Amino acid sequence: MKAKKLTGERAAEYIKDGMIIGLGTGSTAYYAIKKVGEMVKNGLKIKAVPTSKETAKLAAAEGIELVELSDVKSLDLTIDGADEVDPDFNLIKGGGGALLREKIVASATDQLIIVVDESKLVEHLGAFPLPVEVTPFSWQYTQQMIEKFSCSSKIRKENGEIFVTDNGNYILDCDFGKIEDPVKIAVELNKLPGVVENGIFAEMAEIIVVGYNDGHIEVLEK
Ligand SMILES: O=C[C@H](O)[C@H](O)[C@H](O)COP(=O)(O)O
Repeated sequence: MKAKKLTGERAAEYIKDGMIIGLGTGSTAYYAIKKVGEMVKNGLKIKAVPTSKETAKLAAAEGIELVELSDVKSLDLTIDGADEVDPDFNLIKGGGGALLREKIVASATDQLIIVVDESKLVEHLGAFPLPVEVTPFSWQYTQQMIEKFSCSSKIRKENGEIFVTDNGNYILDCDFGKIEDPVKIAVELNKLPGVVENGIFAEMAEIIVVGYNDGHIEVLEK
């Protein structure tokens, strides 16, 4: 928890007056949002696009002015968490189910800053099952198509019920084992009918802020 707090707070230092920022989702982005809230209370003037309903609620409670993505031309920077980060800055995201909005916001942002604790750094993506957002209409059919890529998958559940994303879709958590070519898998998955988006964020992150349990922080830049 200490590492998550440190990294979230460190990333918030990139935010300057007048910026339009994206706010990520999850337990690490949480600390960045709390810090931004504190900065806003101290006079920082920014506008923010949230990546989930949960983040919108938290940011609003912190007094951060929220805007719709459609109201802005682009975003200056976005701070978000990740489930895995490889040495090329490829990511797996979506452990919290927010991958679709997160990927849209990440693609609209000039600079994507990822905040993680050291446990998220991996040599190869894939130990964390890849979240794939799919339409409820065809989820079993889409699951069969995805499993042709030699993976096993599970429909995500919460409290015994199928988990529903902010966009009204379902998530298939797909175990590919070691993902050798993240860019290829990401492109191929999105070609399948019924796949809305997948959790591989390839070639998007520019800065990774890593928090270590001993209290130090490392900033990795592309
Ligand atoms: O859907 C959720 C997001 O992609 C999160 O940023 C990701 O799961 C990391 O979350 P946490 O910081 O809670 O580990």
